[in-house]
Amino acid sequence: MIEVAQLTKRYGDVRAVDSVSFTVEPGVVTGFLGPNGAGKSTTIRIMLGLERPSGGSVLIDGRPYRTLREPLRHVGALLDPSWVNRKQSGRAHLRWLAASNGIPDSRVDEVLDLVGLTSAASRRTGGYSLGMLQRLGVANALLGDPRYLLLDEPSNGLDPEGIAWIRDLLTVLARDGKGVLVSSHLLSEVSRWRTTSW
Ligand SMILES: Nc1ncnc2c1ncn2[C@@H]1O[C@H](COP(=O)(O)OP(=O)(O)OP(=O)(O)O)[C@@H](O)[C@H]1O
Repeated sequence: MIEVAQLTKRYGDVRAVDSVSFTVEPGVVTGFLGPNGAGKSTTIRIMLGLERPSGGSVLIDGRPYRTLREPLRHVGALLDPSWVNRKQSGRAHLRWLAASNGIPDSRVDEVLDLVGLTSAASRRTGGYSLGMLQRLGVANALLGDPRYLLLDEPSNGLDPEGIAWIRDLLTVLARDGKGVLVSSHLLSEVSRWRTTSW
């Protein structure tokens, strides 16, 4: 289980996250609902050890993210897709990530297939639509076959077919025992899941 307890983050006078507590449990999709600027992305970045909280704690199966060995095998994340190198192909990007995390190369084609990007895998990501970048981000999150998935606004840029696809995928992942956190500013996106909001 991931346990977020009394998490707070201040940037100067701005309270980006204010004493937030929730859990992410294996086998369950948890919807993380809040309006733009409510602090969802900041919370997820803190859960991944990318930022330090001003207060509170995050434990992943009892341990802070920074102490996990092979973290991609524990937690996979979809964040803002702008960090992808636009000169690389989708496959090259995933192969680089796999190689640098001790994940077998064969897993790359598996996850490309899972997200429906096989036919576009050799193209530079600079030519990808926002929806394709989201799919690549989901492939990225799934690469280490992690126990937990933290997906920040995964429906952004997806067309209705893509939105239905991500819902089905999350259902299957939870059925397989994964704990999934999915953030959105839209109630309609998370109302089907167990929901935490503020
Ligand atoms: N590095 C930063 N420095 C200063 N303020 C920040 C920083 N990161 C986030 N904030 C502020 O913290 C608040 C929460 O931002 P955050 O991006 O976490 O919200 P969000 O719920 O993910 O919003 P959105 O749905 O628009 O992505 C906002 O007021 C934002 O301006």
